[in-house]
Amino acid sequence: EKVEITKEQQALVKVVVEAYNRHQIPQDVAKKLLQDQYSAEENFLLLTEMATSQVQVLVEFTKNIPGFLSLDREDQIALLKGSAVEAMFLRSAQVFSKKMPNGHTEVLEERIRKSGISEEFMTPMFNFYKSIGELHMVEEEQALLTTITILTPDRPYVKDQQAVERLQETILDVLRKMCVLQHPQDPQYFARLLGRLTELRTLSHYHAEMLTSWRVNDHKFTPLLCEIWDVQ
Ligand SMILES: CC(C)c1onc(-c2c(Cl)cccc2Cl)c1COc1ccc2cc(-c3cccc(C(=O)O)c3)sc2c1
Repeated sequence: EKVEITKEQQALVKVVVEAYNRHQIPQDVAKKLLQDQYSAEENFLLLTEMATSQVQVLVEFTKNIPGFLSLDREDQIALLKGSAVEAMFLRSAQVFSKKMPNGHTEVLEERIRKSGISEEFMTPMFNFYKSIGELHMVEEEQALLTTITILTPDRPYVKDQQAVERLQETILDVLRKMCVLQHPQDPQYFARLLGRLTELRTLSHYHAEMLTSWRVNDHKFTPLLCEIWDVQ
């Protein structure tokens, strides 16, 4: 049957993509990645600053997701806490895959590889970055996939899961249609996008262990990261 994106779905995508593009890490913060200190401590501090800035960007972005602010306030917090790491894996993956012009890609990889993260997490992490890069997602797909990740109903402590599910379904439906229209030669493309969400869940579990090993080595996080990751 003919797949068609309705007028209201087009409006929804426009709102989400504009918000996604508007809320980015400020360039002066991102540029810090290029400064020349490369000690493990310096890398950890820089990545902490990037993550903190990214969480602030994420909070602002979620306010523009249609329906998000009508959710129960505590559920809004539960969704943010539950999806922050996954949204940041997606964001940092986009930095790798879009081959940032000013050499951020190599520098970011270098800093992540030398920031006290144990070897066992490097392989799944960089496999994920590679698998995202291979999808060559357009910005609408990136924005909608991040939104779908945020609107995951079964995060811990979410009370009204149905309300979140309804919002997520709306986004899933328009992303599915867009994938069919954008990738007619690859009917599996939408399924492959959703497969990345499963990979994100696994990475999120690895990340909890990364946090523990950093803390054991007495690494300090910012108050915002402590709050969103329930540490310290
Ligand atoms: C606290 C810190 C040590 C940490 O703990 N776990 C992780 C993590 C790591 Cl390692 C990997 C994945 C996810 C997480 Cl959460 C991190 C660092 O997380 C981040 C989070 C977002 C971004 C965005 C960037 C970025 C660069 C250039 C340009 C742009 C841009 O948006 O233009 C963004 S770098 C960056 C680093």
